[in-house]
Amino acid sequence: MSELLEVSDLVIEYHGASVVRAVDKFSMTIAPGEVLALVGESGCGKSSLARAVVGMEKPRSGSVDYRGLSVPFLGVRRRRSNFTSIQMVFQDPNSSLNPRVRVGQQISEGIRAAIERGDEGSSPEEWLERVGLPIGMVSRYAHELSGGQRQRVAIARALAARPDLLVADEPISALDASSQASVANMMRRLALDSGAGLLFISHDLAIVRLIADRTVVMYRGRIVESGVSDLIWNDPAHPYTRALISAIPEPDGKGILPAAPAADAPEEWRSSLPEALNRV
Ligand SMILES: Nc1ncnc2c1ncn2[C@@H]1O[C@H](COP(=O)(O)OP(=O)(O)OP(=O)(O)O)[C@@H](O)[C@H]1O
Repeated sequence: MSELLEVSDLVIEYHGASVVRAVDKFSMTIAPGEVLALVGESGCGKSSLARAVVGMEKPRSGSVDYRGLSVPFLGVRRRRSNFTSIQMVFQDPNSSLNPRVRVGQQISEGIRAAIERGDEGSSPEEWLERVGLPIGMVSRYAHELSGGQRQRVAIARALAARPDLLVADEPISALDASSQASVANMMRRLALDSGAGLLFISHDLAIVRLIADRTVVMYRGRIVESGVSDLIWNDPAHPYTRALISAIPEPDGKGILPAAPAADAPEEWRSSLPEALNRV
């Protein structure tokens, strides 16, 4: 199968008082119809990589190819209108929704982008139904919705554009725990219904395991482990992956408490992981 997305030896640096290398010689591929998860703790470089994939971040070196062509650096504004076959869902839905435009119109923007690329078109109401929202929400504004409803609208808007590749950066972190798995599943189903590839970024291996075909584990800008999601979950090869898994909160009857990090994890992972993983 030819690749939809190919990231090769990607390096992203931020130059301020000091140089931060956020992504360090990172390579991965996504095929059409594949769900790839990228997991890792806060600050490991996931968002920097996602932004580079959609043309919002300029690589220092390496390449990001989409359907065999280099993804141009478009910055934040131009990306939205020029490159609609790759869509992005952000952790904070407010960064992709316009507070002054009704929900229906915002989803229509996505539908228009799809029509411009030859799609036969759909209605905002259909998309609201697909993401589990009442169709009456077409006439609402974003501030009249809950955070979870806003994120569903952002997902509807992105999917209405019928992307070939959907990049979702922590799309379920802002949702309440009870709806995280169902929204993640919905994203998988809707992306695959359209034949799209999905890059699903999360720090939650338990949910990733449910929806991703393959999982890439990232630590300090690099890949420490990658493979079939179930294998990574059941038989993690790298101590960092084991630390991530053992730090997943477990119900203990009294509430949700973090489990102890893996015994063989280096001290820096053991101290930083529970805090990072409990950000939700
Ligand atoms: N604009 C920027 N300028 C300077 N440093 C940055 C910038 N954006 C990110 N960084 C740094 O790059 C590193 C990777 O950040 P990035 O946001 O990609 O990580 P992340 O894994 O997505 O984290 P989170 O899960 O908290 O969003 C961090 O050390 C961060 O502080």
